[in-house]
Amino acid sequence: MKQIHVVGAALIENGKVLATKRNEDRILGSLWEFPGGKIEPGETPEQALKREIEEEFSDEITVGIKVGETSSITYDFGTVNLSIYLAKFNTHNFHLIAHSDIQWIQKDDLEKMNWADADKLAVQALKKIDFTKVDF
Ligand SMILES: Nc1nc2c([nH]c(=O)n2[C@H]2C[C@H](O)[C@@H](COP(=O)(O)OP(=O)(O)OP(=O)(O)O)O2)c(=O)[nH]1
Repeated sequence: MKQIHVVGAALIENGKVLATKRNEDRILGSLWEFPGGKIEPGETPEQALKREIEEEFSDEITVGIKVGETSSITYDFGTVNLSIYLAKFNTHNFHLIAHSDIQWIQKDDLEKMNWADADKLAVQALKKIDFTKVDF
């Protein structure tokens, strides 16, 4: 099975985390995710995440620690290996091109979103983090 290595950003701000809804016409369309994308050859996860957020929002971020373990989910198009990192925005342009909706959510509302399967492990790990104390 084709291995797809993906990074996502759990962007923290004002005690909330950003959830983004994938555009309808994309693979796994309409599901909620952490923004990011595939790691290109030669990139570190951090470089990939910064590039993807620049592409998807025209925004610059700082990347922190990894949240929980990498999760692997197999679909007919390949196995998605997803790693989520804490992050924060340095700019706030939010020029959305890949998402139909974004929402800042409190920890208690994390499980209310219709997450892509691979994201559920990170969602559980995020529940153990105090967003108001995240600092990097
Ligand atoms: N970005 C992102 N992708 C996720 C998450 N969870 C999850 O299963 N995926 C899947 C969807 C896609 O199959 C793959 C990432 O592809 P993508 O379409 O977001 O990445 P990309 O911009 O690099 O891809 P492309 O359109 O250039 O081909 O991982 C998530 O939280 N964030």
